[in-house]
Order: sequence, then C-alpha cells, then structure tokens
Amino acid sequence: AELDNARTGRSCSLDSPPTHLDVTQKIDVNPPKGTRDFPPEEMRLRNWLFQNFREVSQLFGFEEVDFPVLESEALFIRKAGEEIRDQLYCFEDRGNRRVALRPELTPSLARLVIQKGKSVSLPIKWFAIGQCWRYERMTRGRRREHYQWNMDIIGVPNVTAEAELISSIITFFKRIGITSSDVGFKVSSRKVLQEVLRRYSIPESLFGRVCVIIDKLEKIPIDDIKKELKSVELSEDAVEELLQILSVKSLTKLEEKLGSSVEALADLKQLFLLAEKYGYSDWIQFDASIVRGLAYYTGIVFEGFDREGKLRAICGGGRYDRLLSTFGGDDIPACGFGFGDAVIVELLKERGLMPELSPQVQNIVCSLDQDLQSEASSVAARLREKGQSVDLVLESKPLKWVFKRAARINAQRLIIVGSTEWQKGMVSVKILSSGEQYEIKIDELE
Ligand SMILES: CC(=O)Nc1cnc2ccccc2c1
Repeated sequence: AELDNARTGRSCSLDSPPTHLDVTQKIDVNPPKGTRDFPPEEMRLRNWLFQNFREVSQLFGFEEVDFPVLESEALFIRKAGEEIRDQLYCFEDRGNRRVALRPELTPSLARLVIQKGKSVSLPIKWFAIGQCWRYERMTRGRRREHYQWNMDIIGVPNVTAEAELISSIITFFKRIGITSSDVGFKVSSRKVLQEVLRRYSIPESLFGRVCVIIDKLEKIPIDDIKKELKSVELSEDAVEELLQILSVKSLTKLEEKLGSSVEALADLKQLFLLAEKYGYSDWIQFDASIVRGLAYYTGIVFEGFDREGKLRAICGGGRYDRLLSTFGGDDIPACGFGFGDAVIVELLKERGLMPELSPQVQNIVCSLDQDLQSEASSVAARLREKGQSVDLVLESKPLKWVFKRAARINAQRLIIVGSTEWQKGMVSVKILSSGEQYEIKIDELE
C-alpha cells in the first residue's frame, strides 16, 4: 500500500516526517519559488502597511472579512482570455476536486455575499487583506504571491460608491505621506467601450474579451492589439473608432465624440463633481484608455499610478454589476478595488517614505546570580501582569551580553536581580536611554 501510495503520489513524499535521526541531505531553507518569508524586519513593515489598510477601512465604516486561500477552481474560470486565468494556481486535490489558490479576492467576496443572501442587509461594506497566488513560468522571475487589500461596496448602484472607494485609497496615501504630486488616479468607464461596441453592433458577449485585449494597450505592440480585436470579429472601422475613443483625455472631447446622452458621461461627470466635494479633485483625471484587465468590470474603472511613470499600477478597481448574477445570485450592483503589497513598497522607497520600524520592548530582566534565575522570572511575571513587555534573560549571562541584547532589542529599561538588593527586597533599574540608575522595592515596580 505504501509503495502504491507513493507511486500514485497520493501520500506526501514521506509518510512520517524525518526525525533528527533521519537527516541525510540538507533541506532547501529557502521558501518555494516566487514566494517570500517574513523575518522580523519585513514583518514589521508588513504589519505597518496592513495596520494602515485596516485603520482606513475602519475610518470608512467597513467590516473586515476573510475567505479560504483555497477555492473551487470554478470561481475563477472566465472565458475572457485574462492573464489571471492563464496563471491560475490550480490543481486536483486528493478528492479529485478541481481547486485553485485564489488569484484575487473579489470572487470569494461575491460567493460569500450570495451565501449570506437575505441575511445581510445592503449596502454591504466589507474589506479584506489576503494573500493571492498565481502560477507563472519562473522565466519571468516574478513573484507568485502577494497580499492584496480589498474594499468593496455591494448594493449601491450609483457612483457615490466609487467616489467613496477612491476617497478611502487617497486617505491611505495621505496617512503614509504620499501626496497628489506623487500619485494620481486615471478614471474612465467601460460604458464608453460598451457604447462604441453597441454602435458597431458587436454582441455584448464579446464585451469582457474586448476589454481584456484593450487593457494590453502600451503593454504589447498596437498591431497585436488590432490582430486580437480582429480575432473577435471587430471590423477595421470598429477597431479604428475604438482606438480613437480610447485616446480621449477630456470629458468635453468625449461628449463631442459620443454625444451627451451616453450613460458613461453622466457617471463620470457625477464622479468628478463628487471628487470636488470630497476635496480630492487634484488626485484624479479622466483617461479613456483605462479599462483594467479583469473581465467582470461593467462601469467606472480606476487605477492609481505613480506620476513619475516608473512603476506599474499601484492599485485598481471599478464597478462589477454583473458578477453576482453570473454566480447565480441576484442582480446586485457592486464595486471595489484591489491594492497590492508590492508596488506601494517600491513607491515608498522611491520617495524616501519608508517608515523606521524597530523592535520595542519596555524591559529586559536578568539575574546576575545563577540561583536568582527563578526570582528574575517572578519579577518578569509581575511586570507583565501590569501590562509591561519584558524580555526575560533565560540563562545566566555576563552583564556585557545583556547590555548588547538590550541595545539590539531596543529595551527601554534594564532590571537586574542581584543578591544584595534582593536581600533588601529590591531590584536595580537602569533607564537605558538616559543611563539613570536606581534601586526600587519590588512591589513598587511598574
Ligand atoms: C508585483 C507583484 O508581486 N505582483 C503580483 C504578485 N503575485 C500575484 C499573485 C496573484 C495575482 C497577482 C499577483 C501580482
């Protein structure tokens, strides 16, 4: 059976994990290709970033949610030629189920909204911070995982929802020192594309695919774009008109081209008016070429970009009014955004805005005398009961060693349990920043 299991690959490589007696070859201590460890310093930066994500989400009254990193593959099978589909980290589990590591959070959120159905009242305002995965050939040496912050508003049809989402991202940027001279938002609406396709009687069913192709503008040669558009039966004229419209950079020009009756125009005008009222007009600009690469967007789309043009999009989002109904749910309007943990760090480095995060501990407690180790433990316990953080030195070490460690962990106070002081029911304290030193009764210590 064991051999059989091993052959079919049903069991992991070893039935029992190697014990200390089994070590023959050294294991690879690096994490799997395209993935990262988070040692303390990197973890402090990640926690700082996520804390800001959380505080902004709560400032906007959003509730936190989360979902399994593993989902049914069916959640992400969209036939629109999206890159996210080509790189799906999917496999067959031991129960022969097709599953995937989530490449994004929105489909899981949609699934949970439908599952909750009538038991949650609209509008829903949820946020999540979750690890997302992709499997791409390591030829490109890119990462296979990243963390995404998502905020979504479900059940609000008008653009006040998109205006609110953009406001929350700007609030985040401001909190970490990024201004509208560092970053802007390109805003458009897919209803512009929809209108052009309608005028050339292109079937609605091709809408998602056309958007995915258009999103590759500036990423692949224009001729390939034209070829791909032709492959979805767009006529020469339709392609020309499409590319014409996409180069429009002002709402007035758009109105000239499309006429004032188009819904896209009304949405965009209202969004820019709301931006004015929020006070973030200088952060956003209309740019018809913005379509985003996810097939399910149906209306306003936006992306945060670095004005120096060195980095890839920082974040992006938009309206996806049809996603819930494609999952068999009711026709509920929805919009949201995703904000990755990679480009933002590059931007902070570029702008010299990386935070100085060092480990902090209030006390380091040690005993200089082997027999007083347990007394040191009781002092540590006492301080911790009072909510004081303590790094307890767990084996007898020379004072020089303790000072070195105290400096490394940034301890504020050194508490020494020494026999002479202990006889008097006291310990000696040293404030490491000032060097001030004094003795204190144990039960006065706090
Ligand atoms: C810059 C970066 O790490 N991007 C990235 C990394 N991993 C991903 C994984 C899933 C989907 C998108 C991803 C995007």
